Order: sequence, then C-alpha cells, then structure tokens
Amino acid sequence: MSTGPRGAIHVRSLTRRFGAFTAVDAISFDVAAGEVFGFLGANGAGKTTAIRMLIGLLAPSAGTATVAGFDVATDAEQVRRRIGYMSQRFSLYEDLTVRENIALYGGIYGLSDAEVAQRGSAMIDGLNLGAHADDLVKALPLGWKQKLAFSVALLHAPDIVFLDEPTGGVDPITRRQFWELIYAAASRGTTVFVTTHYLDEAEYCDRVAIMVDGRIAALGTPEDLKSGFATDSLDDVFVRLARATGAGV
Ligand SMILES: Nc1ncnc2c1ncn2[C@@H]1O[C@H](COP(=O)(O)OP(=O)(O)OP(=O)(O)O)[C@@H](O)[C@H]1O
Repeated sequence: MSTGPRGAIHVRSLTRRFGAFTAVDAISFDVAAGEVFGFLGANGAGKTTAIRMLIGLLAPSAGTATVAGFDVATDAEQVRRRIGYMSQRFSLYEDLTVRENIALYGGIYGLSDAEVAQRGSAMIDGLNLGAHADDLVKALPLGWKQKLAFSVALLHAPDIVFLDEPTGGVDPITRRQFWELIYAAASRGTTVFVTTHYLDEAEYCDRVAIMVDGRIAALGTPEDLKSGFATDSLDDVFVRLARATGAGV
C-alpha cells in the first residue's frame, strides 16, 4: 500500500547487520520530494549498504523505510518501479552502442518502442551525443559514459533517482556538467539521493547527512552544518566528526 508523497523517502531506525558487524546502525531521516539529498561518509561508513536497502535489494535487519510511498521490505517491487539507480560501477553495456543501450534499458523499464525512440532522441540531443549515437559505449570518454548512465537511469521518469558516487574518477569540469544534469532533473521534480566523497559536491545539495561508522553523525543544510561547527568549510565538519568518533578519514 502506498503512503505519502511519491518522491519522498522516510527512514526510521534502519539497521543492517552482517553477522556480528553492524554496517548501518539505526539511521533515521526524511527526504522531501524534489530535494537533492547528499549522503556523505568515508569508505566503509555504510553508504552503499544503506542505498541497497532503500532500493529494495537488501533486506533490513531492523527498522523501516518507505521510498516513493512504499515499504522497501514488503513492497520492493513497487519501489523499484518508481526509482532510478546508478551504481558506483559503471552500469551500461560497453559492447553495445549508445542507442542500443537506450533501447535495452527502455525495454527493461517497460517503455514502448515509441517512447524509447522519442525519449532516446531527446536524451542524445540533450547530451550532444548525436555524432556518437552509433558508437560503442566503450569508445566514449568516462565523463560521457557517466552522463549517459545518469540519463539512462532517468529514462522511465522515476520519482527518485539514487546515485552511488556518480562522479568518481572524472575531471572537475565534467563533474560540474554532471551536476547541471542533476539540477535539471531536480527542477523537473525528481528527488535525487546522491553519495559522494567530494565535499565540494556536498555544497550543491539541499541537505546532507554525514555517515560515520554506520550512524548519521550530522544532518542539515551545508550552511547549517558549517555554522554549527563554526567553520566555513564542510571539509572541516567532516574531519571533526570523524575524529570525534575515532573513525579514520
Ligand atoms: N555483504 C557484506 N558482508 C559483510 N560485510 C559487508 C557486506 N557489505 C558491506 N559490508 C561491510 O559493511 C561496511 C559498510 O560498507 P559500505 O559498502 O556500505 O560502505 P560505503 O560507505 O558505501 O563505502 P564505500 O565508499 O567504500 O563504498 C564495510 O565495513 C563493509 O566491509
């Protein structure tokens, strides 16, 4: 059964244990429809584990989460229909062309041939990939692949898109262009949940949560977090939170 606005996320005491180890430890937060929500943390802080629960791939050990109005534990199929996901690992097929990847994912997302043709052309034009639509994806520079992967994750017009370190390894100019795509999606009403290591990118988010050792150590707007720690740098906030808990950064 659906509860609440389509683009919202509600998380209460969400926990995931692997044997005796607690990777995500009773986290609670809400994300509003249309918000750009940043999820920060050092390697191993629990970001990917949290995302995997929120997209219905991994069962929580305890706690609850609703995504796009559906419970991730009991209605994972409904959740997956309403979300897009771009994993840390590059998710397109390298041995297919740009156009073939779009057709393949369009089919997986249940779009008609006409929808795939129309949305695919708009996407190729929007990304200025017209001259490369029939090139194999493996021939494209990494930054283009990332932008294409993001656009493909939005092909079925999901309410929420989850991005797990989408800009890893790309240059600053491409990262900036990637964030323009994120803003464009948010301005169309898509909720964006994004993990990143880059503190400058956290500044682009409406709000950020900072994960340390499986817990949310701080949550707020970038301005709130900086003023709370009397600093003008999110980097500082991040390092101080990690030190306070003894976690390595
Ligand atoms: N299937 C699993 N079995 C056992 N431990 C796991 C499993 N998946 C994750 N972990 C552990 O849980 C912790 C959190 O991992 P997770 O991948 O969620 O962190 P992360 O914040 O996404 O880090 P990164 O930025 O490196 O991806 C790590 O210590 C990891 O080794």
